[in-house]
Amino acid sequence: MKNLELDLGERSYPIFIAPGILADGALWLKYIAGSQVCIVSNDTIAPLYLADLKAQLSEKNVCEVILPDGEAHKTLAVLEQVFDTLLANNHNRSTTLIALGGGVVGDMCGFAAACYQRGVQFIQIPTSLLAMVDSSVGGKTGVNHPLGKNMIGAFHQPNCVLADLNVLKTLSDREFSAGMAEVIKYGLICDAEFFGWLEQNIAGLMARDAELLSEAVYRCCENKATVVAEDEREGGRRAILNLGHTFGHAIETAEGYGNWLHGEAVAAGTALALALSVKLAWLAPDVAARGVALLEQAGLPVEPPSNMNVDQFLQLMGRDKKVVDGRLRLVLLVGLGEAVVTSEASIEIITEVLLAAGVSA
Ligand SMILES: NC(=O)c1ccc[n+]([C@@H]2O[C@H](COP(=O)([O-])OP(=O)(O)OC[C@H]3O[C@@H](n4cnc5c(N)ncnc54)[C@H](O)[C@@H]3O)[C@@H](O)[C@H]2O)c1
Ligand SMILES: O=C(O)C(=O)C[C@@H](O)[C@H](O)[C@H](O)COP(=O)(O)O
Ligand SMILES: [Zn+2]
Repeated sequence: MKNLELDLGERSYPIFIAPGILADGALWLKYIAGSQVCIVSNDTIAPLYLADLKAQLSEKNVCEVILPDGEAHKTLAVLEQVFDTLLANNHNRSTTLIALGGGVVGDMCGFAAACYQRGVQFIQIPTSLLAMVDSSVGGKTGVNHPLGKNMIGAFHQPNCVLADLNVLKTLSDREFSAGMAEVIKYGLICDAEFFGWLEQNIAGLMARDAELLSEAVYRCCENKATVVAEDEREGGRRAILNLGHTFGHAIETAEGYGNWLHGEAVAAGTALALALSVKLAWLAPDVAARGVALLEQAGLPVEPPSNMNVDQFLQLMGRDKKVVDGRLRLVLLVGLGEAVVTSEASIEIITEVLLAAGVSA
C-alpha cells in the first residue's frame, strides 16, 4: 500500500494506491459520513466493478447512475441524469457521490457533487491509468461544451482517492497509452529524475509490470499533490499541469470529442510545446527529442492531425482558460523538469511551429 496526503488544510485528503483496495471497505468506509451513497459509473465499467463496490456498501442506502461511456457524453445534458437520480431517491446534503470510472466519470461525478444542493461530498475511485495519475487528484471537475473542453466546471475536492491497481488489467492498450501521456508530463514539467526513471523502465511499464506501475502512479500523484497543495485554484504554478493541453484541447474539440483521446491529444500537444520551447531557444533540442521519443515509445501520436489548419488551432487555443486579456499563455519548458507559464510566444512563432509540424496554412 502506498499512501499520500494532499495537504489543503481542512480540505486535505488521502490518496490510497494499492492492488485490491476496492474490496477493502474497512480502509475507506470512514470517508462516507452519512447513510446515503450514489455511485456514478458508465456502461463499460459498471459491468466490471460495480458489484465489487456495492458489496462493500451493504450498510448504506445506495443508488446508482450508469452514464453512457465516452468523452462525447461529458456534457451538461448527460449530467442531468445524476441530478434526476439523486432527487428521485430523495438524496439530501449528507449524501456521498462515488465516481467509479475514468476521467470522464470522475470529472462529471465531481461536478455533480459540487452542484447538487450547492455541494455534497464525493469519493474518487479512478479506474483508468489517466484517472489514477491525474484526473482523480486535485479537484478539477466539469463537462465539455461544443466550443471548448472542460468549459463548465468547478473546483471541488474529493474526500479520498482510491486507486486499485488491479482494475488496470481490463484497460485497453490504447487507453493505457493515453494515460502514459500524463505520466510523461510529470517528468517533463517538474521531475527530471522521474523522467530518467521512465526512460529506463518504459518497456516494463508498457508491459504493465505491477511494481513499476505502482511506483509510476505514486510518483505522479506525489508530484500532482505537491503542485496542487501550492496552488489549489490555478492562480499560478498549477498551470504547469497544462503542458501540451492548449494545443491538445484544440485538437480534441476540432476532431470531435472522443475521436482523439485526451491523452493522445495531449501527447501531440506536448510535442508542439517542446518544439516551441526549442524554437524560442529555451530548451536544448536533445531534451525535446528525448520527450518526443518517450511519448512514441508509449505508443502515442506526436504529430497533430492532418486535417487541421493553423486558423482552427489559433481560434480554439484563443478560448483556452489560461488566456488573460486576449493573450495566450502557454506552458513551455526551459529545461528537463522545468516548466514555465508564458505569454512570450508570439502568434507568428506559434504559427511557424504549427506549419513545421505539418499543420496546413
Ligand atoms: N480533472 C482533471 O484534473 C483531469 C486531468 C486529466 C484529464 N481529465 C479528463 O479526463 C478525461 C479522460 O480520462 P480517461 O482517459 O480516463 O478517459 P475515460 O474516462 O473516457 O476512460 C477511458 C476509457 O476506458 C474505459 N475504462 C476506464 N477504466 C477501465 C477499466 N479499468 N477497464 C476497462 N475499461 C476501462 C472507459 O469506460 C473509457 O471507455 C478527459 O475528459 C479529460 O479532460 C481531467
Ligand atoms: O489538474 C490540472 O490542473 C490539470 O491541468 C490536469 C490536466 O491534465 C487536465 O487535463 C485538466 O482537466 C485540464 O484542465 P483545464 O483547466 O485546462 O480544463
Ligand atoms: Zn490532461
